[in-house]
Amino acid sequence: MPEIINISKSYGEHRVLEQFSLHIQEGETTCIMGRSGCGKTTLLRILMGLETADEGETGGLPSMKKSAVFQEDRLCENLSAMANIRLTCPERTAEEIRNEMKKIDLGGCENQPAHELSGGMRRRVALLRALLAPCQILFLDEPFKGLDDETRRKTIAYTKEACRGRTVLFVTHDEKEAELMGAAKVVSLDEG
Ligand SMILES: Nc1ncnc2c1ncn2[C@@H]1O[C@H](COP(=O)(O)OP(=O)(O)OP(=O)(O)O)[C@@H](O)[C@H]1O
Repeated sequence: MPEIINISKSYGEHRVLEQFSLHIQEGETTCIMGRSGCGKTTLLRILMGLETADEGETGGLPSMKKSAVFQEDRLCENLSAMANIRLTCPERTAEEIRNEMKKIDLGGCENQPAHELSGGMRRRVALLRALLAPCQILFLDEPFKGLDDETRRKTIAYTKEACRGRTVLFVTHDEKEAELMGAAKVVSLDEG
């Protein structure tokens, strides 16, 4: 059972996380909310093993297979949308991936290089790449950022379904998104 116990992190004199603890429910979506700069991304980076906490424990997490959407899309610019997604799930056929792409209005852009995609398309390619990757825990850092209302609604519905029964940590500023994702638990990082 992944458990975060008394994590603290400072950058110089700036204390970003102070004795933060969280029990992550397996098979459920946990939503982490909080004002800009309160340490949400820092927390995810520690849990992903990309940053070291000054104090505390991340029991169970180091050995779990992880997949993530970062705040940045992190696409390979010269690879097509399809090839970017296949990087994390080479065992899936092109047809399977094409079908998933269509569900979030990415049909028709399979062969376009990432650098030719719009911001919203890039976001959805990055999201799909993370959702289709085999993993034991999924980290979603503001995955719906920059999508228009209708695309966001559709993408949230798709993501919710894709996350069903999986262990997910989802960061957002938006209470409505937390609700639409059906998060089992919503944690405010501001309040500790
Ligand atoms: N590598 C770093 N060096 C110094 N300070 C950092 C570093 N990374 C983050 N910080 C600081 O830590 C604080 C928390 O940043 P973080 O990105 O975790 O916030 P956040 O809650 O994810 O914000 P947002 O919602 O705007 O993405 C900020 O004040 C930021 O400037």
